[in-house]
Amino acid sequence: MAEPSQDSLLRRRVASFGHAFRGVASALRSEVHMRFHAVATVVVIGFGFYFGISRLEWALVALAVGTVWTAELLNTAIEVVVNLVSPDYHPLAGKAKDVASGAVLMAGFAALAVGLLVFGPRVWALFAT
Ligand SMILES: Nc1ncnc2c1ncn2[C@@H]1O[C@H](COP(=O)(O)OP(=O)(O)OP(=O)(O)O)[C@@H](O)[C@H]1O
Repeated sequence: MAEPSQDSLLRRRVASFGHAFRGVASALRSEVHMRFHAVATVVVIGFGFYFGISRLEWALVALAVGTVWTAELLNTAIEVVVNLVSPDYHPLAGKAKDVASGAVLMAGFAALAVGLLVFGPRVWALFAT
C-alpha cells in the first residue's frame, strides 16, 4: 500500500484543526457557560496586562484558563453523548452528567485559587491605597 504523501498528511492535519475549532464554536453557540468562560478569559487577560503580571504568573493563568475551557468542552461533549444514548431518565446517565459537571467545578475552584493568588493582592492594594 502506498504511503500517504506529505501533502495529504498536512491536509488531514489542517482538516482536524478545522473540526476542533468547529467544536469550540459549536459549544460557544449552544452553551451559556462557555460564553461566560469566554468573557471571563478576556477579563482575566485584560487584568494580566493592566497589572503587568510576571511570565510565571501568565503561565499559571494560561494553565488555569485552559483547564476550565478543557473541562467545560469535555463536559459539553459528555452531555451531548449522554443525551444521544440515554434521552430517557437513567441513574447512570445522571451520574455521568453529574461527574462531568464535577470536573468543571474542580477546574473552576483551581482557577479561582490562581485568580485570587495572582490578582487578589493587586486588587486589594488598589482599594487599600
Ligand atoms: N437522562 C438523564 N437521566 C438521569 N438524570 C439526568 C438525565 N439528564 C439529566 N439528568 C440530571 O439533571 C442534571 C442536569 O442535566 P442537564 O442535561 O440539564 O444538564 P445542564 O444543567 O444543562 O448541565 P450544564 O449546566 O453543565 O450545561 C444532571 O446533572 C443530572 O443530575
